[in-house]
Amino acid sequence: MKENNVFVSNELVFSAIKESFVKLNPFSLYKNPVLFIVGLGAIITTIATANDFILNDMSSVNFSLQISIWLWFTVLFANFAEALAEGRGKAQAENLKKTRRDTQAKRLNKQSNEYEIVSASNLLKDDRVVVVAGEVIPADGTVVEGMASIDESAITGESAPVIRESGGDRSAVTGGTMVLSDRIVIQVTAEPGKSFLDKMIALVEGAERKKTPNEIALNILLFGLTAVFLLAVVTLKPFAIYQNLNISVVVLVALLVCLIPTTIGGLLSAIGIAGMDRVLQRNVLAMSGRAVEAAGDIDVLLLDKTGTITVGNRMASEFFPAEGVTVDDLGLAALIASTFDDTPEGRSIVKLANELRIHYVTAKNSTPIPFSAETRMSGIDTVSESYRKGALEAISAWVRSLGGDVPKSVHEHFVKISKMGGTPLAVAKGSKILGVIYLKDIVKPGIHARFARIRAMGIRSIMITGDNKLTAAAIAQEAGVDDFLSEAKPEDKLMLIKTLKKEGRMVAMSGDGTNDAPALAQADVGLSMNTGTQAAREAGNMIDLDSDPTKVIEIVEIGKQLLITRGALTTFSIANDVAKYFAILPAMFLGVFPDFAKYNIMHLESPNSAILSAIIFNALIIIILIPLALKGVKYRPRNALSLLSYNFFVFGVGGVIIPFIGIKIVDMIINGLNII
Ligand SMILES: Nc1ncnc2c1ncn2[C@@H]1O[C@H](COP(=O)(O)OP(=O)(O)OP(=O)(O)O)[C@@H](O)[C@H]1O
Ligand SMILES: [K+]
Ligand SMILES: [Mg+2]
Repeated sequence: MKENNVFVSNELVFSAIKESFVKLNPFSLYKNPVLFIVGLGAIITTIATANDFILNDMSSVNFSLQISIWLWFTVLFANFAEALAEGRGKAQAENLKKTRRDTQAKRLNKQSNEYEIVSASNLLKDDRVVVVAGEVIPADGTVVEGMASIDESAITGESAPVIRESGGDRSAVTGGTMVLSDRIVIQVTAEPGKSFLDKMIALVEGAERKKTPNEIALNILLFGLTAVFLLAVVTLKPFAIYQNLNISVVVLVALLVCLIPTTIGGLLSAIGIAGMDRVLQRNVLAMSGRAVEAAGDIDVLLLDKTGTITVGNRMASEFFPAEGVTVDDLGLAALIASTFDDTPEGRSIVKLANELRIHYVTAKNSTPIPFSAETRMSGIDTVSESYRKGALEAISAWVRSLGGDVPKSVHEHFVKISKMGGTPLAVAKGSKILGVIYLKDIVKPGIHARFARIRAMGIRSIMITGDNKLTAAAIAQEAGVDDFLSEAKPEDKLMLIKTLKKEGRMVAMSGDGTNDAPALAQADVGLSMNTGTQAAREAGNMIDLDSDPTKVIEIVEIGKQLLITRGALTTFSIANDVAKYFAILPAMFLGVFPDFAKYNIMHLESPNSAILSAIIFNALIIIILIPLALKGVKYRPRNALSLLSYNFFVFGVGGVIIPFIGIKIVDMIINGLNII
């Protein structure tokens, strides 16, 4: 799903043309009040044409016919814009559907631990399956055993293999992707028919697209304008009769269509769809247009530290024993404490101990104490002793509760490791702290520049981490975030978002862990990493298939661009309509009030050619603006007010001037061709 340089292919244009006719269906048209009115106008003028024909009024037939043709074109052009915007998503959905073929699955029997071959479509939630190298993963799930490299290109378009492993924040796998090496056991997390791939297909197809609150508000405005003009035009008829002026129904319809905001009415949904598509081209799945819009208004960005700002495989790299303790004693305690720790951190401790030739045979009857973000520690209770490792604060509290204390040397190691940006894990055997494990992690390259860019967009970045204050400060400084929150438990992340939202801020959050899920769900824009846990992927309203947390930058730009484009084209459309009004009204009344000639500043040939020119211009402007609606108005980081006044000037003033020039040109052409 990589960026495609060919903006639209011939094939896409062809199917969009076909689709424009399908969309003439009244059940599809009524959703767009402006277009619906134009459609009705097209029908009325078509009937009028037939009527003129029956009455054998040939000069009227010519005019009515041309007006009705151009009204049909107006609706078709708007349908075409929408169909073109939808086209790319549909093409992508077709490709994804090819991925969704039925595969075989090796379902584990829970008792015997043997597997039987079943069809993937028969897998239920919580079933466990074995997948080995060369096989396609049959369903969405969480890796519960083992580690493997996986080819996710079927979904992400990215050919570099990714690692998925049990225990940590990289445990989620997607049905349809392929295992390249090793063997993993997966617990199925999706009911049949509700897989990630199914959801993705529905999303890119646009089947689940709902109007966003902004779109609804704008639609109400457009509907209101349409109603007002409808009233104005209808009341023109009695006025004309009173003035002894014969204004035909065709002219009234034409005047109405010129006045109502057809340009934005025709392009509105294309703008929204194109915005979502642009997000998709960046390999981000947006669950709703609302999320994309919200991104345009973001003013605070929250990010998880580990795996988001840092590379994220926090690896044990050294043991720092307390005074009077040997490295081997500390290493052994750390190893015992990690016996059942299935997190990447835990496994890296076992590896480090083994490298130092420290070994341990698991004692019988021991109780594992799994890691939790709440307790910030993990360990084991053997028959004779309790072992714990974790954040120093948590371990300190634990040993104190048993009558122990924190040695000075441990505190010194803690400070030293933290200041390097590492995560210090204290290790306790009973009430005694034996030392500290250095978990090393590095800041992702290039991230500093990304945060500078985020700041230039007027967005404040806050890093949130379960780690201690010193480590957080060191990483925050190196990465260049504006602020940080340390020692954060899942509910602290959630609280921070709630507080910020109460202050009226729009909050984006990117994260990957199960402990990020509540916050991801609460944020206005919750960007989940595709590599993250299943819980995180379900919680957010966007998923980054590339798992790049700073992708928020691009998403915000696209969101802003969407809002700007919609605003600019609305301004343009309304300015246009005002101008058209002044362009054709003098010509219309020329026949009755010769005085109006002095208002006919464009010197349009005749009332009929003035009206037809305005209708032709009104239809063509939709086609002309399609590329702008699809590509979006260019966004450059600058302050909101200057951006607003700039766009108002360009699209407002431009919108007033262009119809005068455009209608004059069309008028010259149709008179040159002598078709009226
Ligand atoms: N396997 C583990 N066993 C014991 N303690 C751990 C383990 N992993 C992490 N910790 C401790 O728990 C703290 C919180 O870890 P956690 O991974 O939940 O942080 P977080 O909230 O996800 O934020 P971040 O991922 O940015 O650090 C860590 O700083 C560390 O001190
Ligand atoms: K119009
Ligand atoms: Mg984490």
